[in-house]
Amino acid sequence: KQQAPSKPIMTSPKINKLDTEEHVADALAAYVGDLSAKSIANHGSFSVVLSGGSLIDTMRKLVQPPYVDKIDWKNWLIFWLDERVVPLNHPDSNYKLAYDGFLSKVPIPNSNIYTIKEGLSPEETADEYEQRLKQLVANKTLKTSNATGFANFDLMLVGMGPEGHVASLFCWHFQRFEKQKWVTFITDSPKSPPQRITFTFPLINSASEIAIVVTGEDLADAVKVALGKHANDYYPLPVQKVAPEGNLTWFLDKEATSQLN
Ligand SMILES: O=C(O)[C@H](O)[C@@H](O)[C@H](O)[C@H](O)COP(=O)(O)O
Repeated sequence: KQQAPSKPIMTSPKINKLDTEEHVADALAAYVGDLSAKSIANHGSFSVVLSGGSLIDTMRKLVQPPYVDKIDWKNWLIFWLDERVVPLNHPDSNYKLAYDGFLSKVPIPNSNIYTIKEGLSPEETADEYEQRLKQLVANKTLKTSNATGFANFDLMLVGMGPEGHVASLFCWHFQRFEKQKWVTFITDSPKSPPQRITFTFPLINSASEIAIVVTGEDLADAVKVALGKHANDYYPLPVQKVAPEGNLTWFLDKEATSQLN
């Protein structure tokens, strides 16, 4: 008798409900520090994908003792889940936000920081970033997902907007349905500024670890839709499409879970 093909094993997300934003920052630093040590022991590097927004501030404990002194920063590789198509020194740049709050405070080599190329159109910026990721996979700087053939990042740190967007993948925008491209672009982002590039869901979901970091009351409605008892997949919020082949961990504070029963 023929056997049914085995289904991929989807591990259910780990949901950390913490009291305050300060507790989220502590738990996030412990989680990232632990993953950094494991990844570097396992394959010599730690590829980390950053979001913009409040995430960088919530990462603040990593640049303080004990983490700042313990982490093997020289083996970190930094990428962006989404980036605004503006010069790197522009106030809207996610690179500038990360540099000011995080990267300028730790000794990650400049050559390990993969910023967008300046001066291109949004489409060209996305294509150029995708090509660079493919080269890094080809020269084995980045791993490949055996399941999908997309790059397999060690960790993606994901923030969420009040209507459930992640990266620059928004509810009523087609980019969220992209299947082939690794990186795509948007020129009418509902969150300012309008021109951005963004990782696509197939690339996001090829990661080993994803942390969704959500704090504050304005995100409580989206958390209720994503994690509450009425959550369904009929027209899922972008955040509900985050389903990595590796592990998914939510970090939430009390305000963000205030609408959950
Ligand atoms: O470039 C961006 O705007 C971000 O990458 C975006 O996806 C962000 O992570 C969310 O909008 C959450 O932002 P907050 O954490 O500030 O709510």
